[in-house]
Amino acid sequence: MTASKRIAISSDHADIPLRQTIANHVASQGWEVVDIGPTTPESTDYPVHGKAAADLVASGDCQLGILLCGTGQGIMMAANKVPGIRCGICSDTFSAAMIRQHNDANMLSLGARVVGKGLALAIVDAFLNAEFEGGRHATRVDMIEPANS
Ligand SMILES: O=C(CO)[C@H](O)[C@H](O)COP(=O)(O)O
Repeated sequence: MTASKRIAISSDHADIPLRQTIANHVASQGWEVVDIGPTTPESTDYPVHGKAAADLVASGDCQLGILLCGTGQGIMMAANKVPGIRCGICSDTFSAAMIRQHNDANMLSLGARVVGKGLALAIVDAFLNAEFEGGRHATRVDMIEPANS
């Protein structure tokens, strides 16, 4: 295990068991998982958890991040407010690979009330196993940052 394989994982209360399943799955693939919770099922606020995980990725402490909330939408919106974060929401494996290959996404968001466990794990695998293609896509990704637009 190397420092280059650290991944932040967070969620709101929508499906903590699914988040823990994903964390275990990712850890079994050699990633050092920084699971920043929450651990109890009380209702909580997705912007807090999205920003906390995004900060770990934006700072370089973690290379990638995975987020979950009920739809995946709100926590993705919160993460994408952090400069340097490119978080995509996926409900299919094709999109999960493409957000890495073309968009150099550094975070994946999942809708815990949208996808089941099997699909969620397949989406995570597609995201983690894909690589950014660079080239014309790098030019476009550079244009996303407000300072470059
Ligand atoms: O999907 C979400 C945000 O995009 C949240 O998980 C959802 O809004 C939480 O709803 P509730 O408080 O009714 O459990």
